[in-house]
Amino acid sequence: MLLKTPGPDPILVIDDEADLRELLEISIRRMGHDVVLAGSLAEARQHLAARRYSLVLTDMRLGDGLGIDIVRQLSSAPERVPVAVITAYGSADNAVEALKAGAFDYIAKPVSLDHLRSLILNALGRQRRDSAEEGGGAAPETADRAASLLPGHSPAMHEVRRALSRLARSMAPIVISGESGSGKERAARAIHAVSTRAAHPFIAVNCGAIPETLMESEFFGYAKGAFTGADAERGGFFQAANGGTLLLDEVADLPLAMQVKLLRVLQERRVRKIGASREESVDVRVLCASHKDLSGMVASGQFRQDLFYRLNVLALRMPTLRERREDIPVLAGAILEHLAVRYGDRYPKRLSAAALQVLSDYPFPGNVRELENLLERAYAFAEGLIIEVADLGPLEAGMALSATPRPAGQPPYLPPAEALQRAAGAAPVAAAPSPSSLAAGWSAPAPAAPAAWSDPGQHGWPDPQRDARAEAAPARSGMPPEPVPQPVAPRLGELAGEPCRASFPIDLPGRLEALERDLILQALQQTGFNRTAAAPLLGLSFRQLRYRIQQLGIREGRDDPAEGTADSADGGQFAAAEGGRDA
Ligand SMILES: Nc1ncnc2c1ncn2[C@@H]1O[C@H](COP(=O)(O)OP(=O)(O)OP(=O)(O)O)[C@@H](O)[C@H]1O
Repeated sequence: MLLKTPGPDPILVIDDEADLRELLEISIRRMGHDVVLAGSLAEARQHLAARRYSLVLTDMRLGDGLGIDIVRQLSSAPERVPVAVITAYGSADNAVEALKAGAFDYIAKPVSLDHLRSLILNALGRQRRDSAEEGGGAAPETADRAASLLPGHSPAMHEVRRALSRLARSMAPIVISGESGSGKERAARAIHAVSTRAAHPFIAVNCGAIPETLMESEFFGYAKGAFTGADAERGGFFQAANGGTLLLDEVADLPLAMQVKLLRVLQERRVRKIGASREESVDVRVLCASHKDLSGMVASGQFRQDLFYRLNVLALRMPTLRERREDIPVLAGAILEHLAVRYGDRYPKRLSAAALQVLSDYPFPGNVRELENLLERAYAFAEGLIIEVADLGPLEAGMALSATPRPAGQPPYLPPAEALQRAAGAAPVAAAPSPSSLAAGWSAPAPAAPAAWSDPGQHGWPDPQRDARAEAAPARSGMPPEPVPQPVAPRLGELAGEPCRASFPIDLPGRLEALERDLILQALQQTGFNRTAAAPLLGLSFRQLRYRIQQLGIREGRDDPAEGTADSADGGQFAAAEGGRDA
C-alpha cells in the first residue's frame, strides 16, 4: 500500500540525460508542480515504491533498460498512475509501441513547452477523475455518463462501454469501425465526453464531404493572402479542435495526398496554415471512424500503411444492431423520448407490444440510424399515444433510409403475419423498460384495436398484408369489423403545393421518394447547393440531409443546375457547427 501525502502528488521524471532532466524540472516547477527526478530505471522503481505520483514522465531509452517497462508496470498496477513517454525525434514506432503498452500520451524531443503543459494538464485532470471514482465520488464523466450516451443491456454494449472508459484515458488515436449507422460517431462523442478533454471542442469532419482541392485549407487553415479570396487568416479543423478531439469520419475517403499530410501532423503535432511561414503546435486527439475495412484498403494500396499504423493504435468496433437485438426496446425508448421533446409532447408515444416485436424481428441493415428514422416516421404517423404495427409501414421505407440499399429484386421487408396476428390481441406496452422512460409518466391505456385496422386508411402506408389483418382482427380482439379502407388522402400534392388526384393502385414509396427528391433539389437550388443552408429549409439536420442526398443519389452535376458550385464552405461550416454544438 502506497503512502499518500497531503496536497497534489509530485511528477516523477525519469531520464538518464542530466540536461534534459534539469530542463524538465525547471519547466515543470514553473508550472507550479512538485517534481522528483530519477536517472535510471532502478532509481525510478525505488521512488515509485515509496510514494504515489500524479504523473510519470519517462524517457524511452535509459542506461539500465527501457522506459516501456515502466509503462507496462504502471499500466497494469491498480493505482492507475498516468504515464507518458519522451521519444526521440521522429521515432513514431516508439510512440505507437508506448501508447499500445498503456502510456496515455507521449512527447517528442525536442520537448515543446506547450505540449508539456497540455500533457500535464490532461494527466492531472485524469488523475482527479480517477481519484473521484476510487473514492466513490460522483464524477460526471463516469460509466454512467457512457451508459446514458450509449444505452443498451446487451453483452456487446457492456463490452463497448467497458472499452470506452479505458480508451478515454489515453491520448492515442482510435479507429472506430462498424457498419454504417451503428453509432461510430456517437461512440466518438462518448469517448470525448468522458475524457479530460470534455470541456474542449469535439469536431466531427466527414472526410468524404470535402472536395480534394479544399482539404488542406479546411484541415489546417490559411494565412491572409495565401490565395485569391483569402482576405483574412483562418484556422482549420485542427485549430478548431485544439485541446479537444477531432473525429475523422469516413477516414477511408481521405485522398492519398492528404493522408501524407495528416501523417505528418500526427507525428509532429504541428500544423502549418497554407501560406504561413511558421508551424503552430496543436493539442488534438484524433479519432477515426470508418465502415470500410481499412486493413483491406492498406493491402490494396488505397490507404497508406504508415498512416493506418499511426491511427490504429487503439481500436473499437461498434456492434451491429443485429448483434444486440435485446437493446432495441431500450434504444427505441430513448429515441421516442427524444422525439417527444422535439415535438413538445408531454408524454412520449410508445410502441405497442406487436410493433416492438416487429422491430425486434427486423434485420436493420441500417442499424440504429435506420431504427431512428423508422421511429421518426412512425411517430409522425401514429394518431394516438401508441405506435402500432401499421404506423411502422412496410419496413422498406426504413431500408431506403439505411446505408445498405435493398438489393434489386428483393421484396421489401413486411411485418410477418404472425406478428400481425399477435398485434390483434396484444395490449400496448411501453417501448423501453428503462426506468427513465417509465418515469416519464405514461401508463398503459386499456387495450384497444390497433390503428392498423381501426383506421387503415389514415397512416398512408401501402399495406399488402391488410387482408390478412382484416381477417385476424375481429376474431382475436372481439372488435367490430374494420371499416372499409378509404383512399389515402392526397398529402403528396398538398406537400408539393399542387393538387394531386391519385388513381389507385399507386407506388406510394416511389412517389414519396420522387417528392422528397424534388423538394430537396428545390431547397438546394435555392441555396446554391449549400447543404448547410438547405437543411433547415427542409426541417432536417445537416447530417440527415447529407444522408438523404446520398441515399437518393442526388449529384450536383447531374441533378442540380448549380453544377460546379463548391461545397467546401458548406463542409467547413458543418464541421464548425458540429463542434460548436458539442463544445
Ligand atoms: N446508442 C444509441 N442511442 C441512441 N441513438 C443512437 C445510438 N447509436 C446511434 N444512434 C443514432 O443513430 C444515428 C447514427 O449514429 P452515428 O452517426 O453515430 O452512426 P455511424 O456509425 O457514425 O454512421 P455512418 O457510418 O453513416 O457515419 C445517429 O442519429 C445517432 O444519434
